[in-house]
Amino acid sequence: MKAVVIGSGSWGTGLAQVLCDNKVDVTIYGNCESEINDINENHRNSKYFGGIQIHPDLKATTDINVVKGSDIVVLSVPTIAIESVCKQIDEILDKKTIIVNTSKGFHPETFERMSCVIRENISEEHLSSVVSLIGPSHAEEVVIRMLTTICAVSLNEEDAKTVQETFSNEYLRIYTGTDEIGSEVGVAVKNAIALASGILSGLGYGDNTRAALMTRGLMEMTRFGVAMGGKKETFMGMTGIGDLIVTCTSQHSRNFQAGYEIGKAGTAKIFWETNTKTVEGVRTAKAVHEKARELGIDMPIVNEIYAVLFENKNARESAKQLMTRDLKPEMVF
Ligand SMILES: NC(=O)C1=CN([C@@H]2O[C@H](COP(=O)(O)OP(=O)(O)OC[C@H]3O[C@@H](n4cnc5c(N)ncnc54)[C@H](OP(=O)(O)O)[C@@H]3O)[C@@H](O)[C@H]2O)C=CC1
Ligand SMILES: O=C(CO)COP(=O)(O)O
Repeated sequence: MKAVVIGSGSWGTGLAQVLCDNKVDVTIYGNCESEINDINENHRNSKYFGGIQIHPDLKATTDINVVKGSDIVVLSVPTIAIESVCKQIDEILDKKTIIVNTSKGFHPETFERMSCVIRENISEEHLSSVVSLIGPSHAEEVVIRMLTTICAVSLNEEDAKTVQETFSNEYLRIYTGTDEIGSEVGVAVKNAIALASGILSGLGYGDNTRAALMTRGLMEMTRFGVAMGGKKETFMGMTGIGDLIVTCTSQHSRNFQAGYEIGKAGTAKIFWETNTKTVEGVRTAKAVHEKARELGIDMPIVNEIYAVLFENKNARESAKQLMTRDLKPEMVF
């Protein structure tokens, strides 16, 4: 089994180390020479994990030709880069390959899900199938081998099982699933809700507020995902409530951290001027806001996140708006 992980960032490194621990022949491809040297020579990825030592056998390269002959290619780049990376590797792949998607979000312009973008950009003769390996998993914890569970979701059950068996070990347990729509929508939308969780914390609100946000956020995720064709029960699993919990409550979440800074500042102005991190919830909020409006789906939380991010709305005003809009009976979905 030959595997290549595209992306030498936090998740790419964390997942490549899992494969290395599992004795799979794995190489990381990255476009940043200093990061690649850091992995090969110092057995660290200091930019993302500080002084943490990674597996000494983990190797990395800046040569994209490494994907030739791969059985599995794992895409661990931000959603904005998925289309171009697929086009790039499709030129080099030489057999049917399982493409593992780990990105959470939608295409920046077409708003398509990641599996669809990959299928459109990898030719049939190079694609066995797309498997999304997604769920509640901060790279910072996987890299130090903390117990974690995620899901291998695919329309191709055999490939999902291959991914399950290849990645599972004593600290990473992989489930399989077939609801590609529900799962990919869940892990994308939770990032926008995590931004809101950070905003509310930054504004000084507490545990009651977060519980309210997560509960009502889950309703919005589910309502949106079901309208897109996903199954309601998927949102009760790892790629729904599971990922929502970890991202809304963790100090590691970049979406939460970005939201926190916005809440503290009161608006998103400083965030737009200074952010350099991968904060997928920002583009997702825009995509979901626009799609929900087109389909007539009620998404009050996402709409307020959109207003704070893209219309410079004051964050405290947004929270007030959510609390004082027309009273309703509690709706499950
Ligand atoms: N971090 C985590 O805990 C988890 C992340 N994810 C998801 O994984 C995806 C990747 O995020 P994550 O690893 O966290 O992000 P990071 O910002 O940590 O790393 C992204 C990496 O991708 C590289 N990259 C960007 N564009 C390209 C390209 N065209 N070719 C090659 N490399 C490229 C970046 O390089 P450069 O810096 O040079 O641009 C960087 O090394 C996101 O969608 C995220 O939601 C999912 C689960 C957990
Ligand atoms: O998806 C993640 C955890 O499951 C990572 O979340 P952040 O992108 O907010 O860091």
